Amino acid sequence: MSNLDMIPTVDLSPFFTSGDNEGKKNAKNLIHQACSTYGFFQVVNHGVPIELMTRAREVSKTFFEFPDEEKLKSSPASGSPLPAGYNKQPEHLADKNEYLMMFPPKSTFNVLPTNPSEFKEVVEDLFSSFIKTAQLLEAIVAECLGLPINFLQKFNDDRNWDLMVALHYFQATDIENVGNSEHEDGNLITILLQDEVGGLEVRKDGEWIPVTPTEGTLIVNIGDIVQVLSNDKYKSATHRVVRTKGRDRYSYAFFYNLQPEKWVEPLPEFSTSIGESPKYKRFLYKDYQALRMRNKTHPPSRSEDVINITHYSIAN
Ligand SMILES: O=C(O)CCC(=O)C(=O)O
Ligand SMILES: [Fe+2]
Repeated sequence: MSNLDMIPTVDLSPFFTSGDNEGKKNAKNLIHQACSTYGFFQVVNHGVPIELMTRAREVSKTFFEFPDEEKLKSSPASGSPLPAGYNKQPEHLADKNEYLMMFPPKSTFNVLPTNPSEFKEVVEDLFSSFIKTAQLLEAIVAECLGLPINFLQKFNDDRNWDLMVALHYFQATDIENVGNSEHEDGNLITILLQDEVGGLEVRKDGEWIPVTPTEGTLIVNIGDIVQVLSNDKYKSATHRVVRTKGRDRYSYAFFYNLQPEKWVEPLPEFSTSIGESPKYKRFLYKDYQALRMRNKTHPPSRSEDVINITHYSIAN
């Protein structure tokens, strides 16, 4: 099997009809396998209309091609818990991208561009559509873990903290090509929509595997919360984006997220109840978010000092 074949593509259509238990079983087997090994898979027939995906890519490209003066009209408002609106990565970071962050459609923190005029409607539709796909994935992941189908839905029951980011990666130069440095996502489940340029890579067994773009496909990765709840049964995917010479890249990342006041710890089902030690200390999600934010605002000089979920690891 070549590396390119290693990231499974899962057909979610069986979950949109009653019956087809065989199809559901096959899909769950693939997802279980992917989540147990490296936390990454792709999905087709995921419920997000292909036409909406295409329009979303178009409006994002149009927006990011505007001069800074226009983009800065969507600068974040003060008082927002996260900088919803237009941002460019600070110079001190190796990551070379600009992005537009948004909370769910009705959030008063959102600062969405009025130009192009269809931007708001398209991204709000995309956001709502991603939520539905994430809810389906959450139920599938719960079942794959052997939990009640609505377990994660109950745990993660506040939809005010989901985030979507439209990203624009600049072209690589002769000397630098970092788009998004190696990381894991801190949330539960991430859904990615990438364009045809490529550059997204996932790490498996110390090797970087490119996630080759395929029209109509969405990429799913497991985040730190699921890794902790499952006591490492499911892996939070390590991934990065490498920029391409001569090509700008556009993507959307949707973070299905937990509310900040929630406590997170390994579930007894995966630890004490089965005679295994919990691999993580209990933590408040907002504390972890603050530490991750500090990595960005005050990046440590050594990459090994960046705080990630191992900060809460219990040494055995
Ligand atoms: O742009 C992408 O494809 C990935 C973005 C990503 O990993 C992130 O924003 O956490
Ligand atoms: Fe990520």
